[in-house]
Amino acid sequence: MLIQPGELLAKIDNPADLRKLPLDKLYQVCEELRQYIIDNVSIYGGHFGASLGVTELSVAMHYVYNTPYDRIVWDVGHQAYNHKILTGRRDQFHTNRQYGGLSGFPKRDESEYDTFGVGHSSTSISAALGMAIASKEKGDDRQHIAVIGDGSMTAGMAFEAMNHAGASDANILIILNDNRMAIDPNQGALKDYLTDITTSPFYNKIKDEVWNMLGKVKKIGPHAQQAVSAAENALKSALLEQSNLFEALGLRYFGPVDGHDINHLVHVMEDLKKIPGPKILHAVTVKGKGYALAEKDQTKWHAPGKFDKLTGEIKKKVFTTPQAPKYQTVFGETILEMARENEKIMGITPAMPSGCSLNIMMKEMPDRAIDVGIAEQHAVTFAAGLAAEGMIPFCNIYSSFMQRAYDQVVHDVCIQNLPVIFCLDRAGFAGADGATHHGAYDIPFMRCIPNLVVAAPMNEAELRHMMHTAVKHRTSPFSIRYPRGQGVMPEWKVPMEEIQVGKGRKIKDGEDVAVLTFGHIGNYVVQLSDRFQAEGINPAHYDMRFVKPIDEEMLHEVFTKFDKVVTIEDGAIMGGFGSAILEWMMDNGFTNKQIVRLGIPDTIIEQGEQLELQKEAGFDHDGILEAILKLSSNVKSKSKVLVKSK
Ligand SMILES: Cc1ncc(C[n+]2csc(CCOP(=O)(O)OP(=O)(O)O)c2C)c(N)n1
Ligand SMILES: CC(=O)[C@@H](O)[C@H](O)COP(=O)(O)O
Ligand SMILES: [Mg+2]
Repeated sequence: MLIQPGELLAKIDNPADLRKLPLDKLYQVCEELRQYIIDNVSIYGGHFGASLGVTELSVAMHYVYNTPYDRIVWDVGHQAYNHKILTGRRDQFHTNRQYGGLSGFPKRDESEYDTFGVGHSSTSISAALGMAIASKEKGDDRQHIAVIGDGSMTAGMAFEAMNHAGASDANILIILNDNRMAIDPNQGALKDYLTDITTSPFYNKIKDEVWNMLGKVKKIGPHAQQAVSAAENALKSALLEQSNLFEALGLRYFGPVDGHDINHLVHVMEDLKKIPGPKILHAVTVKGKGYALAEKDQTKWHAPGKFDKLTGEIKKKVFTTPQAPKYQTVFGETILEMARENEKIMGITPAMPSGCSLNIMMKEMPDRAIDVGIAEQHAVTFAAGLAAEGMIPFCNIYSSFMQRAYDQVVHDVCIQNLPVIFCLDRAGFAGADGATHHGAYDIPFMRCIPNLVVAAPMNEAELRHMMHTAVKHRTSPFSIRYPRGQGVMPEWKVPMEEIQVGKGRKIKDGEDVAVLTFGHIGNYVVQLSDRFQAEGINPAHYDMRFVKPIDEEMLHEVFTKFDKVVTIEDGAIMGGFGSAILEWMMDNGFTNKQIVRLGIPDTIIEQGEQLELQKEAGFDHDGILEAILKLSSNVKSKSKVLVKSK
C-alpha cells in the first residue's frame, strides 16, 4: 500500500524543491514529514522515535545547506528517515529495511545525498572531518555537517574525532542532537553535563548575549569574523567559572537551541554557515516528537515493529501453541538466576540493556548489571578489570558491535588470559538492520585468538549449560554466540548442567554423509528429518558446540566413518567453523574427503528477514537439503580432495 504524502511533501522530489519554499511553509513540511513517517513505519516497521526527533533539524539542514554539494553525515543513521524522504526516496520509502528495498541507514550506493554509510554509532565526526580536510586540500568550499546523538557522543571514537577536529581549522559543524536518550536512557557523566549546560540560567544568559552580539557584528561586514572572535573571547573569560567542555576541545560551542523551532534553526544555521572552522551546535530535541506514546515511552518506541497508528497497539503475531522464548530472554533470566547464587557474577552491556535483556538483571541488581553507554571498547576492558579482581563478568555485546572492541578482546582479555565471559548476541544474520548489523565475522575473529573458548548453543538449554559452564570454567576467557530471536524450546527452563569444554554432541547417527553444525542453525537439520526420509537419505548430524577447542575425538569419528561432510554455520564462510574443520582435516591426514561448507559467503549481504537472507546465502532449509542431496548422490565417485564452498 502506497501512503499518500501531504500536499507540500508530494512536491518535494529533492532538497532543491524544498529550498524553493518560503520559510513560513517549513512548519507544514515538518508536519507532513512526521505524518509520512508515522504512516509508513506503522505499516512496514522500522526505527521510529529517532527520526521524529530530528524532523526540524533535517528540514533546516537541507533548506540552508546546498546538499548534496555540502555534506551531511548522519551518525548511526537510524534517524535519517526525513533525510531519505526529502532526498528522492519518498516513493520507495515503503520498502525501507525490506529485502531488496531501501536500506534502513544512509548508504553511499543508494543516494548521492548519503555521503557516508552508517549503522554503527559515533563515526560521523571522523568521517565529516576527513571530508572537510579533503575539501580543503582540493580547494573546495563545501560545508560539512556531522549530526550525532547524545548517546553516540559517549563513545571514544566521537571524542577522538573532536580532539582532532578542535585542533584543526577544518570547516566542520557538529550538530549534537541531545534528546537524553540512547535506545534506553543515556548513561554517564556527559549526559548530566549536557543537562547542566541546557538548564543553567547563568550559561544561557551569557549565551544569549553572544547571540545578540553575533547578530550585531554580522552587519559589520568583512571584519565580522574577527569581531565575532573578539566578542566571544571576551565573554568566554566570563565563562571560565563554568567552562565549556567543547570549547576546551577547541570547538566553538553554540546553543543550546530548541531543536524543534524550525524558524530559529534555519536562522542559526544560516549564521553558522558564515563562521569557518570547527564548531558544535547543541540542539535539544524530544525523541518521538509528535507521537505522544513515543514521547512518553521512548525505549519501547525506538523501533516498535508494526503498530496501529491510532491506538498505538503494537502488532504481535498470535500463536495458538506455546512458543519458544528468545535467546535474549534466556540470557537475561539465566544470568539473574546465577547472580542470585553467586555474588561475583556481574553483567555489562554497552547501551543495549533492552536489546540483550540484561535489563532483567538490572531491575533487581542495578549495581551488578551495568550499562556503560555506547562504549564497546570500554565495556570489554572494564570487564577485564573486573575479572582481574576475581569477579565473574558477563560482557554481552552484539556480534557486529564487538568488531569495534577487537583489540580489547585480544590485548586486555586474551593475552592476559582473564576469565571474562563474552555473550555475542545477534550472531549470524541480524535481519532488517542489514549489512552493518549482521553478526557475520565473529567466528573467524574470535577463534584465532589464543586462550579463548568459542562456543555456540543449538538451543535454549544449551545456552543455559554454556553460561553455567563458563562460570565454572575460570581458567580462560569464554565466548558464547547466539542469534537474534527465538530458540526452539518452549519448556526452556531446564536445570543447568556443566558440559565438558570442547565436547560436541552427536544428534544422530547416519550413513553416507555427516552434517556438522555450529549453533542454532543445527535445528534446521533436525527440522529436515522428514524431507531426508522422503528423499531416501540418512545423514548423520553432529552439533559441534565448540569451534575452539574443537572436539577432536568427534572429528576422528566423523572422518573415519564418512567421506562426505557438510558444515553449516550462520557466519562468514571465510575462516569460520567450516574452515576450522578443513584445517583439522588437513592437519590430521584426512585428505581424501569431500567437504561442502555452508555459511555466509564472501560478499556483502544486505537486509531482509533472517530466512530470506539465509536463502540467499544457501543455508535455509532448501539450501541445506540441496547441498546434502548433491553430495550424497556422488558418494563413490571422488578419489581426490574436493573442497567446495557455497
Ligand atoms: C557501535 C554501536 N553500538 C551500539 C549501537 C546500537 N544503537 C543504535 S542507536 C543507539 C542509540 C543512539 O543514541 P543517540 O545517538 O542518542 O540517538 P537517538 O536514538 O537518541 O536519536 C544504539 C545504542 C550502534 N548502532 N552502534
Ligand atoms: C540502530 C541500531 O543499531 C539499533 O537500533 C538496532 O537496530 C537494534 O537492533 P535490535 O532490534 O536487533 O536490537
Ligand atoms: Mg539520543
